[in-house]
Amino acid sequence: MWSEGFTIVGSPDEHFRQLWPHDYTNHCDVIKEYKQEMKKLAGRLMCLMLGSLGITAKQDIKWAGPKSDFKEASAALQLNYYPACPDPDRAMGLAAHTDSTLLTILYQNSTSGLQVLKEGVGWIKVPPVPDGLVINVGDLMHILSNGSYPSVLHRAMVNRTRHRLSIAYLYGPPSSVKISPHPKLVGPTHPPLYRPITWNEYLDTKAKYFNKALSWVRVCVPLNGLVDVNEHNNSVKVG
Ligand SMILES: O=C(O)CCC(=O)C(=O)O
Ligand SMILES: [Fe+2]
Repeated sequence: MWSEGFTIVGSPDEHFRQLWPHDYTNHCDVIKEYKQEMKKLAGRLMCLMLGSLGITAKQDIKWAGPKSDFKEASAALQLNYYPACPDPDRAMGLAAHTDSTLLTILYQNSTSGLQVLKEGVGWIKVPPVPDGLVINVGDLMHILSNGSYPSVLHRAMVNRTRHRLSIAYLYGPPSSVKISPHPKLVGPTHPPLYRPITWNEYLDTKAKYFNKALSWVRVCVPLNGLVDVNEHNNSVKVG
């Protein structure tokens, strides 16, 4: 892979003290503020997306909390750097993968590189929009929505002359919460397609089975012919 990644789980203090021993507090403040804002946005997106399926966060999702702000949610920040690459056709920034999250909020700098797979069409470029963020649906949202919000297979390409940066806010449930197809979305004609699983359990499954992880969590064949995007033979990688 033609990239470098740095994952910040929890507070950035310790990581950044090591990187910039004499001047880390400013960097930490920026990251903390960014995470705070992303958490608010992610909570809002959760309410909107679930609302569109007839699920009210306040009543129907216990861990959303009394204010339905998903205060107990967990998150990590993934910083990606893709140096300019002399032979971009023979290198890949990040291999095709789905994220193991509920949602990922992605910032990209002004260099394009992100592509998503559109069923029946192929790889589509997602060029950066100034001040815009990309929202990727992750595997846990796929499970929670019983396949109504399919997770998106995506990859990052590299550029011959320009470097590229992206920041992925990886958003998921509290560690003790098991995610399963929401009861409001299942019934006699809509069986639950996935078994309950925590974020950590899912990350372990992903590490073992890569893009087949969602299929490993599946309990029965969909009646409506839905196919996991993960079942494509595109290769590996996290999220
Ligand atoms: O750099 C990008 O556009 C994609 C990053 C990504 O998919 C990830 O960090 O999971
Ligand atoms: Fe990703």
